[in-house]
Amino acid sequence: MQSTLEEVAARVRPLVGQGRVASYIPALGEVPVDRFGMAVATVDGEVYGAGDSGRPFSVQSLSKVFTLALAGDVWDRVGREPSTLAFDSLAQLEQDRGMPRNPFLNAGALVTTDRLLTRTGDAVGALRRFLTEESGAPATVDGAVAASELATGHRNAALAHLVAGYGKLDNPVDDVLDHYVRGCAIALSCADLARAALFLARGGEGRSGRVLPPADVKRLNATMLVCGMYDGVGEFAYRVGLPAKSGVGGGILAVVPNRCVVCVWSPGLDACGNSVAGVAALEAFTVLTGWSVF
Ligand SMILES: NC(=O)CC[C@H](N)C(=O)O
Repeated sequence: MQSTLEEVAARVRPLVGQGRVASYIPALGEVPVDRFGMAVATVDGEVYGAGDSGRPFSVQSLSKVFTLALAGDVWDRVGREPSTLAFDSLAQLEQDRGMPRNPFLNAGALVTTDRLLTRTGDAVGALRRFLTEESGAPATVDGAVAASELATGHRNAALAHLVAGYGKLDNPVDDVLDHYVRGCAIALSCADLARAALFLARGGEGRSGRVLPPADVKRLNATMLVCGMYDGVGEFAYRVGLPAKSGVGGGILAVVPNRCVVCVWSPGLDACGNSVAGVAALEAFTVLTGWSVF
């Protein structure tokens, strides 16, 4: 596995630095575009890494996977169909009459964050506790990234108000936004994230016990497969063939059921907000190993 990761890193090196960092969140715009890290956590507990696999980065939308896992039943308020417009599209939400199309769009994650807030009283606290326990590393919120997004996140505020206008939030809009943004601003490394997501490859069994029943893990992985890469999901399924979730910090989490979780990070993004080198690395990984869900 270690030599496979080294080979993947060598193959994608020419792509590292391509794409654009997510400068719409000013603090993320300062991250050097030429970083690349990759880690694999296997179901039997081994962790392999290449490049910057131990360097924390902003998890951003990778948090949406964990929020969904912890929020309980959300399907009365959010769909599970792929989107055709951008992850922060107001038009998509309006077209869907306030029922976000899936839990990985920003609007959908505001709904799942609201549920988690109702369920626990502290959504970001629940996320941090879970991530810390499962990864073994302290999951802390990067205050500068959170403040930067809160100060400039007018689209998310608009989405939250629109969802609330459709009667689909139980908590005050500002509380939901605050928990959502701080959850996105958690910083962890590829190795930490691959460990924390292992329950997705192990039928719901986490490091400190059962996280979800196997049937719910099947559903979560299926939702990632069709919605996790936003409007780039078809191209990603074709090239990689794994359930995955991307974030604008440049991270991608991918699940190989019953084998491993792969986390890759490189901050240069394509037009859909997915890491250019990250997608290429996962493609190379599945080609070299022959692993996919197909
Ligand atoms: N795709 C993403 O990672 C988006 C997350 C980011 N915090 C936002 O709301 O815009």
